[in-house]
Amino acid sequence: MKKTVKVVAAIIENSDEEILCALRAPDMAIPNMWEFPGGKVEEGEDLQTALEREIQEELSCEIDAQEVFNDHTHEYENFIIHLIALKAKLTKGHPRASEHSKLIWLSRKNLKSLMWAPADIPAVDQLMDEKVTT
Ligand SMILES: Nc1nc2c([nH]c(=O)n2[C@H]2C[C@H](O)[C@@H](COP(=O)(O)OP(=O)(O)OP(=O)(O)O)O2)c(=O)[nH]1
Repeated sequence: MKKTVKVVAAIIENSDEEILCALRAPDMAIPNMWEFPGGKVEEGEDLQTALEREIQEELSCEIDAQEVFNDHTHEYENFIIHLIALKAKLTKGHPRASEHSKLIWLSRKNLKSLMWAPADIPAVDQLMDEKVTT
């Protein structure tokens, strides 16, 4: 039976209404695909605490994790991911990549120009629908 992993991911928006997008490195699982930064929820951890910990570890900055924005389960070839995307606000420092190959800020309308990890597509679609620019 495939293992299910519970993963939290941060949707961080800057003052220009751009969203932080992170490119997974070639040596990571699901390599060379874009994602919302985050990681696995540990046993007994609440979603917000897990996300704040992961962002501190991966991006060396602090966030305030907020409400759940999108909750989606996706089946990969080798495992099942329960991906929970939470809105988050930067509270201290600026994101710096240590594990990712690249970080970029992108406006909602341009999000689809990236090659997203398949599990992230519903969250990307919901973000693009959230604010329709004229
Ligand atoms: N963080 C994150 N992981 C995602 C997203 N979409 C997606 O399919 N994944 C997959 C990639 C990985 O297989 C898994 C999360 O693993 P991870 O490597 O980011 O988490 P972690 O830091 O806790 O992992 P580890 O080093 O402890 O193994 O979920 C996403 O938007 N964010």
